Amino acid sequence: MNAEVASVEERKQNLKGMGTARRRVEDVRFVQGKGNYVDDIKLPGMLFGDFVRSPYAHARIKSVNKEAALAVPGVKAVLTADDLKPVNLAWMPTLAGDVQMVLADGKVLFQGQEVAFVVAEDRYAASDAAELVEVDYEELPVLVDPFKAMDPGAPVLREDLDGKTEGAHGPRRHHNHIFTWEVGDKDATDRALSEAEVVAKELITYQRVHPCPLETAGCVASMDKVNGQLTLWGTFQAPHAVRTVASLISTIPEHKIRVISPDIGGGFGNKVGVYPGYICAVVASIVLGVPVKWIEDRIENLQSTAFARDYHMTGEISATRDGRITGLKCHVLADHGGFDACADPTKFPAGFFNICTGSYDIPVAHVSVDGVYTNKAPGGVAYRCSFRVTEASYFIERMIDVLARKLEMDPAELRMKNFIGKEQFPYTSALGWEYDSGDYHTAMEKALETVSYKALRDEQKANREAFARSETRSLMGVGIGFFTEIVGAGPIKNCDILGLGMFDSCEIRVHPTGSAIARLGTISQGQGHATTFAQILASEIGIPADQITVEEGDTDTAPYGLGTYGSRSTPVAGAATAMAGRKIKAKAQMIAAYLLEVHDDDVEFEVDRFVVKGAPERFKTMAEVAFAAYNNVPPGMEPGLEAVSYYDPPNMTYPFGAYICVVDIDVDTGVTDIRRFYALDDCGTRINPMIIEGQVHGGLTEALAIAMGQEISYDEMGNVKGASLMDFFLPTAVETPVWETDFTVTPSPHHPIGAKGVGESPNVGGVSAFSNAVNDAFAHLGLTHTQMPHDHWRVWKTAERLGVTA
Ligand code: PCD
Ligand SMILES: [Cu+]
Repeated sequence: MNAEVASVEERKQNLKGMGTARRRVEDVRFVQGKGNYVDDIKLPGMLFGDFVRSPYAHARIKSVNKEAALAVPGVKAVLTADDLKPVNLAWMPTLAGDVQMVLADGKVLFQGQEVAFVVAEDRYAASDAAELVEVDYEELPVLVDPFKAMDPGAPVLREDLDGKTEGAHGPRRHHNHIFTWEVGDKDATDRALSEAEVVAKELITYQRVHPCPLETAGCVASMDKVNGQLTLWGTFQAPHAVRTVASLISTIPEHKIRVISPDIGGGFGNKVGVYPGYICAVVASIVLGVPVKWIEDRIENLQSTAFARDYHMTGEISATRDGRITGLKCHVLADHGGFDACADPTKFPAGFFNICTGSYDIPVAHVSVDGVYTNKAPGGVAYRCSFRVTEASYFIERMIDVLARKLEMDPAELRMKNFIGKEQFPYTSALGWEYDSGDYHTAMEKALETVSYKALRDEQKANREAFARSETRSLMGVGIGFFTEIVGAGPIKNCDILGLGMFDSCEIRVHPTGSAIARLGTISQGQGHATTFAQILASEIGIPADQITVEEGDTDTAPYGLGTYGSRSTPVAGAATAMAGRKIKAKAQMIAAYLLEVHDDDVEFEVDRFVVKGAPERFKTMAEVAFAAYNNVPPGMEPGLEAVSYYDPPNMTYPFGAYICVVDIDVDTGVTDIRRFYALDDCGTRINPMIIEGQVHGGLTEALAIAMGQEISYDEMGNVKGASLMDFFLPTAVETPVWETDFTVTPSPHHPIGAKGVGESPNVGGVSAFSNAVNDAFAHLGLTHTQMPHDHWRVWKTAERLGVTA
């Protein structure tokens, strides 16, 4: 392109800015096998660690004998809780204000819990030796059912909390009680329910699942004793927070710790938490003076790192006869496992579950959540949805369908009738959130029209009649999931983790030849930040995206940020990127005006240059300005072209969407065929439509997995049933239907570029659409609710219970 003569349109295209389906720059590296994951890091003299894990869900540890393990050739050390006590690291703080054993201290609380850490010259020696560590366990009564956790005679799990009646989130009223969290107006809600014409009630369980990223969790710790410098590479979704926490608990000064997240093979929330493996690798490196690597295997990942969900939600929703919702009540029993290791903003022990009024204008609501301990793995972090938003969305979208059934009303009609109107935004919900923007009716109408909803219902009616006449053994279901998400934590005034305010950051340096580097406090795990953040900047400062490097994940170079989860990168770091870009542009404008010998206000920005107003032939391109920044700036101005922005968002963003799923169920086998899945997303301004589509495909596939098959279940002894990919359902191309995607654009009014997050949305909206479709297939037989996952067996059991199997 000849920049001198190119048209505005050509120059715009050349930038590959916002709105362009720019190809992912990361993929050149990935498709050639040149990614750099933590397990690719190999350092001279590096040792390998492996865990001895508890086979029991609840047991006292009477003794640990390391002798045989230490005799294995190549074994350098075996660490137990007693070795960690002198350095005060036998227990670690969790992100939820609880404490967690790093290595079993006197007892174990879940199957797979870390008991000892064996360090050896290679992985094989370490795992051989791990098998030779002799642990003498005394089994204790196991608590698996959260509904029995607060029984008077329930086993005491956390002896360390003995007599503690105050927890991190208020009073505890039982030895297995963690917290009670309440929001909303209880009296007004009870009144609405008791005075209502119609009330629907249901227990809705969102089963325990696991994000199961392709790459498991791991790290390499390297303590340089001469310089007192600790370097930690790892699968961290929040590297700066890891550095701060590492400094606080190790007492190594923070400037002597460097945390690096290299390429990450999928995070999905699994890599937000802090795991015993990280601490053990650090301690081992300090003790042994050489680098130590720890990488978990698949079974360890599924068994012991952060699970998601495990919410048991009892709901009551009230309405008038003609379908106006008058109130909503929800009680949640939250199973947190042996330690409370959720990662929620400090003031929100149940995350943003109070988004559970969804997309509806519900006048009064009340939510209470009880967190309890059980003999299961800790976590509750996330899985393509942090902060309990997908639980909330699943809850309300199921409740709406349950109510529709009771009212004998079409579920689409009931939704349309109760949506928050476009003119009501910004809208304050009964449970306290201020929704920034939305246009639900338009999105829903577009969705219903695209799938020919009316025709689908007619077809379903005919199918049911044919089924009744025994002409078919298949039942058709149509499921709607209309969701409102809340993403982009944020505001520091509401959200902090361990006291760290949830802002995010971007620092930009423009080089003399007009290319640039941008560094952010977030970290991509596959989302494509290197592609998309460069696009934001290209549009803001007029430098082609191809000439902008985006770097994340190294705490020595990146500005402090809170990391990537909860779809916060676009709402928070994306905003910081635009704001830092605007600082660059403001300085560049002064330089351009100076070069053009006109007043600052007499030039205007046009795609990639500053043009003198009224004299389009007189301009300076951004590249020219960049060069001048290093040799010819206005008198008194500092040279250089750099800027940094720390962005504290004024509010969260509220993406939404309308999803519709059509299924055909063979009642004699339970086999459920996904005939069609349509997903309309509104994430405000779209940065890269192709990346958004990829995000939606990925998220829908995970939603399919959760709704139709995934579960981390336990038997009554607390054994994890099926913690391998033999049993844990990961959909392949075979099970995955064709995804139809669509969009509307309702920008966020407070975000500098109007963008909202999208990464989590397809999970939030998808799960309920699948589940509603399965429930809908049996609705005419009187079914109101059947629990997920809707695997073939469970679906068949439902059909059998309803008396329609052969
Ligand atoms: N409007 C808009 C929005 C967005 N975008 C794009 O898209 C993506 C995404 O974004 P977001 O939404 O903001 O988000 P982030 O923050 O970045 O990320 C996060 C998310 O992301 C998702 N996705 C994904 N992908 C991949 N590949 N991998 C992974 O791992 C993952 N993960 C998941 C999850 S789970 Mo959590 O953690 O649960 O909380 S949360 C999450 C990026 O690239 C961006 O740029 C665009 O374009 N536009
Ligand atoms: Cu979420």
